[in-house]
Amino acid sequence: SPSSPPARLLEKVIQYIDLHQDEFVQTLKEWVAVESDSIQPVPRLRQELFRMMALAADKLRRLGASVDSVDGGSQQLPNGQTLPIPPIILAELGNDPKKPTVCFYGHLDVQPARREDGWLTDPYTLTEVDGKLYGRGATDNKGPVLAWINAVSAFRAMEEDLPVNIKFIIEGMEEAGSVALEELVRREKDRFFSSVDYVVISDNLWISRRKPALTCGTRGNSYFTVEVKCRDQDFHSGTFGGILNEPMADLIALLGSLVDSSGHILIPGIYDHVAPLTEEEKKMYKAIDLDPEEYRNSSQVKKFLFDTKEEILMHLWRYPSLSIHGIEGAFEEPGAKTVIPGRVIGKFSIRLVPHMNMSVVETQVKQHLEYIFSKRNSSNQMVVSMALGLHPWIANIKDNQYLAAKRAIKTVFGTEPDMIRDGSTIPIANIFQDVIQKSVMMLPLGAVDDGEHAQNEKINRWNYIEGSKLFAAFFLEMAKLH
Ligand SMILES: Cn1cncc1C[C@H](NC(=O)CCN)C(=O)O
Ligand SMILES: [Zn+2]
Ligand SMILES: [Zn+2]
Repeated sequence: SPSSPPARLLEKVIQYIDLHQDEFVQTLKEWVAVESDSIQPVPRLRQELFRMMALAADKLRRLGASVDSVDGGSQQLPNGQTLPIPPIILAELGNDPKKPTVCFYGHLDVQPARREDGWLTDPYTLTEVDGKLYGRGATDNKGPVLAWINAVSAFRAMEEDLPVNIKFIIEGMEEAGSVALEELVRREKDRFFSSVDYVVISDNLWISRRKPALTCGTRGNSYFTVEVKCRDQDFHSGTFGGILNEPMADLIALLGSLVDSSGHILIPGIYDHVAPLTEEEKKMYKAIDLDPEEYRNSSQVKKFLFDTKEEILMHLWRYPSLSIHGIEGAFEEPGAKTVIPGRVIGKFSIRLVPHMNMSVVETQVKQHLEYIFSKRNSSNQMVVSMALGLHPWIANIKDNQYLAAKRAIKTVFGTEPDMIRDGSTIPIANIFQDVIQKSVMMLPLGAVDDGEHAQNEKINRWNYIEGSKLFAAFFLEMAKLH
């Protein structure tokens, strides 16, 4: 009932969050000011990452949590250099055996950003314009991590008992492939994670600008390299052009054989195991709040491959897609150099969906490329490898935490969430699900136009503050269900 103790408590918490929202924005500003870029492997930025993790550890300690900053070891770079990996934070607040334990995963490293890339404001100075908080990491993922902390801090500040036991696992290498994280999770399976009942990740976006969402699945990814080599050195096209099988010509033919202009993947058998579409699923796409024209316009794209909402969502979420990413060794600088690259590496990946089989996909890709290559009768060497194999993730939406999150969304936003999937991959979700065998939920806070990884990344003040309330409401709903 609306006047039950948890409801009154939630009202107080919500009021507290509203009253302190400028402080919460100020903390986000301090965190965004740290250039915690994990992608560019340079010592100065690694220092920034260490500073970021120390700042977070300090914040959690002041919240009353016990904090363990686990040494991440070091990262071996392809050039032989080594760089230190920032510590992974394991923290906990409360261990009442009568309460459920909810563990929040987040990351505090960010994608690179430079003002010259086309930012309208300094990427590392959180700047508010019309209720939008612009800054690198604002939505991916510093804002959501702080929203969880804000929710906890509201209970603490009012000296209210926390409804759930809280744990944190916060890393600083997500954008670089979560180096060292899987090993830590395996190592801590029977220690830190033994008391964890639920894992919450808030590292993706809604499909709408205003309507909240719950994420029930993500695609996986199989990432391939195809190397074509004549010799290790480049050639001059004046002295060798005309008498060689050129590696670039082979590679372009290979890459050109992968997908047609309607987006259909041409690798034989690749669609064989894709889950058949059900009527129930079709209904799910209909219910989602997405205006395809608005989405297309705001993406500044003239035409998508598909026009209807349902087709767009299905091709982002439940069908595989193949993307060509780049060519190492290709001559890509401006100017008219007359080079024949001697060795080139093409890179492409296939987003995987249920129930595709990783090793079957690997074999199909290799056989297809070998067939195309053999037809060319080229004297070059071709080597295909699968560099990454990340499985799709499917939530168990019957879990209590999905019910609690739905109720919390209804309370804070006054609406049912869009039940969405995500076209990209959060590899750690499967590791939590498979290795520690705990229920995983993705509860995003950011709006569809937040621009993760892009110029002018932002989080709306509204999303950040209502998101903090949502997490607080979620704690109370979890406690009620326990
Ligand atoms: C590194 N990598 C290679 N294959 C897949 C990935 C993960 C990457 N993850 C994200 O972008 C998180 C989005 N919130 C992606 O899906 O591309
Ligand atoms: Zn992220
Ligand atoms: Zn990211």
